Amino acid sequence: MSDTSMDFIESLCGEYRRNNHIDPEYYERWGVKRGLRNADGTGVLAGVTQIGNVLGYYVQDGERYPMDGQLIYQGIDVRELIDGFMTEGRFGFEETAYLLLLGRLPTREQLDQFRQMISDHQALPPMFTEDVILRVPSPDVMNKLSRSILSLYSYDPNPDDLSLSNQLRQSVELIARVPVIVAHAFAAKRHYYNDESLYLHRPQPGLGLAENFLYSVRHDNRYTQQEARLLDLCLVLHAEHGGGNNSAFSCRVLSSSGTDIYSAISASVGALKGPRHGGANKKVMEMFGYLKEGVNDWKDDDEIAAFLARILRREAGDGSGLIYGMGHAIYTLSDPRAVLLKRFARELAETKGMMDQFQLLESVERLTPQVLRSVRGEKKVVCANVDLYSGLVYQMMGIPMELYTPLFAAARVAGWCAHRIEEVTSPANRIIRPAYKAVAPLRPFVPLAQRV
Ligand SMILES: CC(=O)SCCNC(=O)CCNC(=O)[C@H](O)C(C)(C)COP(=O)(O)OP(=O)(O)OC[C@H]1O[C@@H](n2cnc3c(N)ncnc32)[C@H](O)[C@@H]1OP(=O)(O)O
Ligand SMILES: O=C([O-])CC(=O)C(=O)O
Repeated sequence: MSDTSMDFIESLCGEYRRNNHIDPEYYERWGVKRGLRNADGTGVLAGVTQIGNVLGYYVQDGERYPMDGQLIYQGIDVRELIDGFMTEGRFGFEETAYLLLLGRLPTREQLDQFRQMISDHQALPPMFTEDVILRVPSPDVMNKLSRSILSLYSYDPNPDDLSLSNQLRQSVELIARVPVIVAHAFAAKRHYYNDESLYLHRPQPGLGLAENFLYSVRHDNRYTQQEARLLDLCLVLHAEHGGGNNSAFSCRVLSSSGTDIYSAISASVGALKGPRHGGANKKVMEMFGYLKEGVNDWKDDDEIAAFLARILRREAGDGSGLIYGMGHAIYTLSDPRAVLLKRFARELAETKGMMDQFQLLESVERLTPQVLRSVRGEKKVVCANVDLYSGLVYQMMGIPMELYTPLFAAARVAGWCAHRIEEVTSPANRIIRPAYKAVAPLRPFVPLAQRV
């Protein structure tokens, strides 16, 4: 845009601010449930689901009490699910996707068939990479992913059919293809924005989703079984989080209008990209970079706490005032995913000689609640969320930062598809349409010649 146009835009900002201020007092006056939260911080009840359940507190005599977090997929505690497939020496992501979509653990035969079906559908449609990914590359893999999912509509012979079988077919294709789109979008980003060589690997038949992902993003296709199993666990941990999280709810909002699956899932990707949602995993590592530079003695709690206080005062970090990876809408004492990821991070750090980094991040977890209390007067119990340790785990596995949030999407697409199908097939389905209190006073139209 030209300088003149930008000057005009700057002047329009003043115009906008003069005409569009909404008094924060209105929210109280009209009883607005900001962020769709009730006065006690619980979420406004917006639906019924059997796909996922997130427990972070209990209510007794109308009071909310903190508790250790629990994450349930279709009635099964995610920790039990993980223990189950690990004890039996299997990869777990495909099994988890089956559970989320179909509502029951698969039999051996069903699992074999489901895995085969995912493997058979990983290849992208002919010329898709050339026409959709390489022709208009993006510096941001999440942005490219969202646009690519929307483009899949054009390659689907039956995109608008809302029948169950068609949507299951579309869901399986999406779960299979998202990791491949991510790998190719990342290759394009490296090539066009970082001046690196372009390599595009085709998914290999017979490999599971986690293995294929590592195979595709590494230029030499090499990975260890230990890495693939750890990535598979991370995918399972990120696959679902109830109907109310921002990206699943976006999916449900769009789906309630009767729109196609590609529109709904691409919107979810857009929501997940946000730094207050899944985008926080990348932001944590950026913040960690500032912290490592800004703190001289990584063992000095006072120095670390002072730096965290500067982040909250917007004097350090990205200026948002947020300590990424900390806090959650539901969890209070602990996020079960963060507990597991922390364990993986510690184990990897020990083997890679990176305990100093692990301990610095652990100090962020330990010190943030007291810093939030002293700087903001925040009384809510705050714990580490899933995004605090995932980036460090990925970094120690040699996975580049640009892929952290896309990996989250590659896992969560299973949960989104399950919510999409539940929303569309539910007999109680109704278009989601909350209210906004309009506060602009009515005024007459002024003819152009009379305006000042
Ligand atoms: C996959 C996921 O989406 S997990 C979440 C990933 N996001 C992050 O890590 C970003 C940092 N954390 C946050 O922004 C928040 O804790 C969220 C978005 C996760 C939850 O938000 P909410 O449910 O609104 O949090 P909550 O009700 O506990 O917030 C209370 C207050 O504490 C503040 N707060 C909560 N966590 C943080 C934090 N990590 N850093 C700074 N302030 C925080 C909130 O901004 C809010 O302040 P306000 O009352 O002045 O608006
Ligand atoms: O539940 C939420 O609000 C956010 C979250 O942790 C997730 O979606 O994984």
